[in-house]
Amino acid sequence: MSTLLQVQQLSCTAENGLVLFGNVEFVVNEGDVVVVTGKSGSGKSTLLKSLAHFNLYSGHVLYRGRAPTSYGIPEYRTKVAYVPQRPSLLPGTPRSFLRTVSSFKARQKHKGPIVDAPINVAQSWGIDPQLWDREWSNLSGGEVQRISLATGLALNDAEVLLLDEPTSALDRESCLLVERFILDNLKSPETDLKAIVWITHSVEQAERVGTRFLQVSGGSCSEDQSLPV
Ligand SMILES: Nc1ncnc2c1ncn2[C@@H]1O[C@H](COP(=O)(O)OP(=O)(O)OP(=O)(O)O)[C@@H](O)[C@H]1O
Repeated sequence: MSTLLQVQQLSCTAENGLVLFGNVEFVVNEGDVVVVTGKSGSGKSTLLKSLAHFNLYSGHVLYRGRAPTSYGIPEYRTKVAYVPQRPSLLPGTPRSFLRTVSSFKARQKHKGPIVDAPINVAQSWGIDPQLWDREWSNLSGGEVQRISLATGLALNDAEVLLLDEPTSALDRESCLLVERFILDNLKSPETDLKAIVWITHSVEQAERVGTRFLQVSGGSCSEDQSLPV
């Protein structure tokens, strides 16, 4: 079982000087679904953004034993991909976003331009293909979530997906459908996906998807053998 991410002495301070978490240490191994829980505002998104190298932090995040900068940050972010909680802040339409992402040089090194894969994945989750031409700001929260997630999954570049409350706006039926798809992708030898770090506020979801459990609380992040109650 190979280690994909090593997090060493990771610390992050908010703009007001509050230490969100300090000296966080954990590893993410192949096959893991690491569920991250904790109260609102405890620093879960900040932790994931640090893993994706979007935040200033101190300490080290190593991917396959090397620092993100050694890959080049765009390349690193195709391999350790963050799917944000609120992508609706993006300008334009999902289709224009897809075109932009598909043209990134870091992607093209690995595979050709994406064609219909994300649109097909999202359609299997009930997203009409016409919605890809609507402005992000005019889509519902659940539509935005499914489109963003379908893009992250169907690009099929990432070995580690960092999912920030990926189903929080979905009804139960859609949520279960999406969860099943993600877990099937993780197990499939035909995808590059090898591990997931997954923030959720749902205890039921954490139980369904998690293989390991991290809790962010009071400035630290600890691993529990089972789901914290
Ligand atoms: N860009 C920023 N500038 C200043 N403060 C920020 C910024 N981003 C986050 N914070 C603050 O850092 C703290 C942690 O935020 P974060 O989004 O990581 O929490 P969270 O645990 O993911 O919360 P939630 O469960 O509500 O999504 C919060 O108090 C938040 O207001």
